[in-house]
Amino acid sequence: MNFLEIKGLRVFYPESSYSLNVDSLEVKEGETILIAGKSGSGKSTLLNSINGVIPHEIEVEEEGEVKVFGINVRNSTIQQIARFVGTLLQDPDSQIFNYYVIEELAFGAENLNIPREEILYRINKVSQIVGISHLLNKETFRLSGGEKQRVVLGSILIMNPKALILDEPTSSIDLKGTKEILTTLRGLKEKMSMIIAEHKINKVLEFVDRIIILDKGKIIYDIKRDHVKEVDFEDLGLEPLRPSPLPKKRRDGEVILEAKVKVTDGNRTIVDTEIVLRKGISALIGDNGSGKSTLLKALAGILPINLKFYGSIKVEGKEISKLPVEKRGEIIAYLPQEIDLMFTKKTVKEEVSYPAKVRKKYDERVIKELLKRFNLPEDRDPFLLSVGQKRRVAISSLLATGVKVFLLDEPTTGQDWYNRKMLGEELRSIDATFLVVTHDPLFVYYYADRVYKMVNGRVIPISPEDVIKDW
Ligand SMILES: Nc1ncnc2c1ncn2[C@@H]1O[C@H](COP(=O)(O)OP(=O)(O)OP(=O)(O)O)[C@@H](O)[C@H]1O
Ligand SMILES: Nc1ncnc2c1ncn2[C@@H]1O[C@H](COP(=O)(O)OP(=O)(O)OP(=O)(O)O)[C@@H](O)[C@H]1O
Repeated sequence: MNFLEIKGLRVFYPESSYSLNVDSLEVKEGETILIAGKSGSGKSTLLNSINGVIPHEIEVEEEGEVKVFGINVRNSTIQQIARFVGTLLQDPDSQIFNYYVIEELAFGAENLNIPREEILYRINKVSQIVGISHLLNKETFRLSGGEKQRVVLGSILIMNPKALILDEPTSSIDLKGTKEILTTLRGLKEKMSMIIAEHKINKVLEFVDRIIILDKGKIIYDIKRDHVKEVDFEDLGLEPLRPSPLPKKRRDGEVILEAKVKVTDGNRTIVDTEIVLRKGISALIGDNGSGKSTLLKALAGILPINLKFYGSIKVEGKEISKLPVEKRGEIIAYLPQEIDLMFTKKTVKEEVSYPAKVRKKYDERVIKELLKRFNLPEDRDPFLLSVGQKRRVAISSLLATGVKVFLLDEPTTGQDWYNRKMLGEELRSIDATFLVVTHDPLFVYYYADRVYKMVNGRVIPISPEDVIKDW
């Protein structure tokens, strides 16, 4: 039996000119497929049409037929489909419902009426597979982004699905974790069918059977892995299979920020480090949970209330750590990982303009330029964009403020290579200081002037060339 059969599928979103058009697509049981395509090309729309989120949860107009293991998706419920097909979404927060990690893992299995002993056995096994055995008794809302993604993958595997749909499964996972998760998926390949949307093409290529490339809602390539050389990925705006050897010249700007930061939750010290930022782009890499986001939040002055800050933060020699948040916001701007939380406006243009207006820095020309550079539809509702587009809205709104220091928490997540290059070029052209948290070695190699690695809450300098070594 085929895992997937699609015939004449058309999906239209209301108030959007976008449509997904798939005349025919079959995936055999046991096959592993990579879906690639630029941001906004329709990867998530296609995956959601397979797991039933479309048409059951997202309002669309739809034609054609999607069958999963012979079952018509339109005539089933999401729960019926989820018994066979587990889905990992891009945003792990939307898939976590329980207070403790162990409850989250047990949750799905309990709904399937699996006996308690079997559940405990599976929790043990799955947590080893996804590397979360040490987190079982932790509160889910205190996990780092990458830890959450692993927990969600664990909560899916525990239900023993016949197929997996993975929408950028490693987008917020550290380099070591990405390797581990991909090795895990490679190991699962023998047991189940898989469809993976991923921007890190060369890492996934090692174990997929087929590659499908989407462009503007249509399948433009559907090829076996052996034929991959026929595709010029970079030409399509996608990550090249090999980085070219010539990155930009690294610049040595003047010192702008000097800080000593210690953050504790009362029991544990999460960050304890000194950091110096020079003008230009500093990248901050490091394992999930090592303290990168916490450092950024401490510098921006927006730590959660249970965390305490000790230390000093000087920008151009002036202490800013005691300034009220609005005053600090005139000097430092912060892009959080959870970008949806920031959106308050009805159109992309209003959203991008808003932080600049608040700071009385609004300049129509700058806004127009940013919208153009980042490929953003100015009249659309920001909530209804693809994940990559949303992130670019948030980045543009921050850049429009023209402050001195920008702290960007994973701005490259969910972006295709074309847009990551755009971001790198844009940041390089701005005369400001950037600290960019990222799990993206290619971005670091091409665009960072300096690289820091967070190791157990302490920042250490490393060379950009080292980051790419085993990419
Ligand atoms: N709920 C929605 N309402 C209206 N338009 C939408 C909605 N969701 C997505 N779109 C639009 O449909 C197109 C395809 O989006 P989709 O999320 O499928 O792209 P994607 O390839 O997964 O992108 P990314 O790599 O950025 O996640 C985009 O133009 C997007 O703006
Ligand atoms: N409010 C909080 N209370 C207690 N512990 C927290 C809190 N926020 C984060 N932590 C813990 O602090 C550590 C550092 O988290 P942080 O989010 O800074 O990591 P990170 O390096 O940004 O990770 P990732 O790459 O996964 O985003 C983690 O172990 C996390 O579980």
